[in-house]
Amino acid sequence: MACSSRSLLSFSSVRRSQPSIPLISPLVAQKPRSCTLALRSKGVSLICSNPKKFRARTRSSMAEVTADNGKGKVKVFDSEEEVAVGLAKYTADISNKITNEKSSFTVVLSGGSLIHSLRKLVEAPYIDSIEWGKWHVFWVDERVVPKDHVDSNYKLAYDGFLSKVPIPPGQVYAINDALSAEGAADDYETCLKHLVTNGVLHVSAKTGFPKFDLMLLGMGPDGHVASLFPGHPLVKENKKWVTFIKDSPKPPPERITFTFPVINSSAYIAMVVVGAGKAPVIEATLGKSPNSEVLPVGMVSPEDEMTWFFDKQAASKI
Ligand SMILES: O=C1O[C@H](COP(=O)(O)O)[C@@H](O)[C@H](O)[C@H]1O
Repeated sequence: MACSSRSLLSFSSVRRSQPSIPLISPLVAQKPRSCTLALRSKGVSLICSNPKKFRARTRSSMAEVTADNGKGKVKVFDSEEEVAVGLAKYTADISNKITNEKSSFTVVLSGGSLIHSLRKLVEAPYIDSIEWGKWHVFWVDERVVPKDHVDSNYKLAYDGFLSKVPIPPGQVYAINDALSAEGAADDYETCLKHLVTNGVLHVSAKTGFPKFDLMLLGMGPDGHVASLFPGHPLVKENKKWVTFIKDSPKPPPERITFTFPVINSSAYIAMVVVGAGKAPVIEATLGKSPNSEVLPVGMVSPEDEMTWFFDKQAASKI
């Protein structure tokens, strides 16, 4: 296979036996706080049905509110810790839904802070509720550096997530780090095409681009997603599946990235944004008067469902 799915040689040492699926999904088992939220920009505020009573009964439960603002579901949590729990529940729930229907579950990761926010997924009860054997893992973007380099998105994900779960090594698709940026992008696209041919990956009937089941993405403080940066011509790429950049404004400069047609052909996307430093971009994207310049994060629009995960700080201006 053209892409380098051979990279997890040491992975077998951490493989676990296949966990059973619980009768009740973690999402169903968790008692939700009965709240409705409409974003302030829509002129409606947070309403909770007897939140004091609820808090007294479930002291460890999350203070989570969910709304739909026309650009997807917006989940706001009290803290980053609670974002991580919410993200684990969401991911486990979608994994269970898809693996009940299909033999493969195609998941795309970003680098950056997203990986830290995935930490609860490798803990009970979530880790034991997931059919890891059906997971196929990809990267929405990768830095053109060796896989053991501190800047590698693969290394970040391996150390923080992949080394802790029993995904078969041949189903983890890292880039070929022996190639140039151009070569690695072409190689990764060829890899995706092979996976379409052998039925692991499906193509969107609407767009003809690959349709991944789930993308777990983060956003930079400038509004970039993947390695698609504000004002960069790559944002408009509409033919390639995977492309490369040699002048990334954020180091390292050489990277490969999925293009917007691929990102937006996904079934589900979770956009995970935490911290006050990202609040202005969230305001510019989801607030009352969105910026006239649409930032890359504002161009994300999957085929089936978009869900935003914020802590209070990131959502403080909407
Ligand atoms: O360089 C990158 O940055 C973004 C955002 O990272 P964050 O640490 O601000 O969350 C990340 O999504 C992307 O994958 C990565 O290559």
